[in-house]
Amino acid sequence: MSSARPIKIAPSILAADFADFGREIEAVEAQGADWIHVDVMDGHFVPNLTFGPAMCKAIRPHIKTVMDVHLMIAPVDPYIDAFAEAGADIITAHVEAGPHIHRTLQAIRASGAKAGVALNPATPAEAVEHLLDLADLVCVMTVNPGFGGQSFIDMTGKIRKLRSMIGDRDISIEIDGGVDPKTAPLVAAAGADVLVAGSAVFRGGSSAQPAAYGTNITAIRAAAEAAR
Ligand SMILES: O=C(CO)[C@@H](O)[C@H](O)COP(=O)(O)O
Repeated sequence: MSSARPIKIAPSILAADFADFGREIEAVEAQGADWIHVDVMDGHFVPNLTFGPAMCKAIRPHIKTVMDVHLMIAPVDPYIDAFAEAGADIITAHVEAGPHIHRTLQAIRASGAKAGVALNPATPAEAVEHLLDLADLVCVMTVNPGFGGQSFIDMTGKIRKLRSMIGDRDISIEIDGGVDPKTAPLVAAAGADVLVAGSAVFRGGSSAQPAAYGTNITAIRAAAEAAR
């Protein structure tokens, strides 16, 4: 059975114009984005490099919704306070990023941010079973993290298992990777409520001509809601 939590669309700015983040964020929020997803990559935990806390601090004044920071880095703990001070509302760390994920989630909550825990496609749902009292969000990767524009990997069995494990707890299930109007119904029907989408939101538009962002967000949201 799927969740009744409202569907939220979280555009990943990895697919936005890197020379124009402020206006891109304002445009995509004006077109219906619920959260702004920021992919932090370290060239070690994942084979790509992106943003740090200074970039998060620079874009924070442009975000009126929620800054959802996804840390694809190892180690994580030394950087939590810097991302919280940069204005992250949610900080998500990977369960695979180190041996002390309980400590990491406690440190995220102590920083004042909400705590998320992410699972790579190869990691089973059971890896977060004993973390649920420390988490506000579970992020199910539907690509191997590191790059935008990859093909969706079907994780619907894992999403169903997580939704059942979560039960009545106030925890979002976020899906990240290859989300578009074709894949959104699969994950929404399985129990996801937050859909990260990069390419499928930013394609066809720009901050100067943002109507396509609205069309894209509406198409993903409508497909997800219809599947519940
Ligand atoms: O974290 C990641 C990739 O590691 C994602 O957030 C992608 O940025 C999503 O991009 P699309 O698959 O939607 O293009």
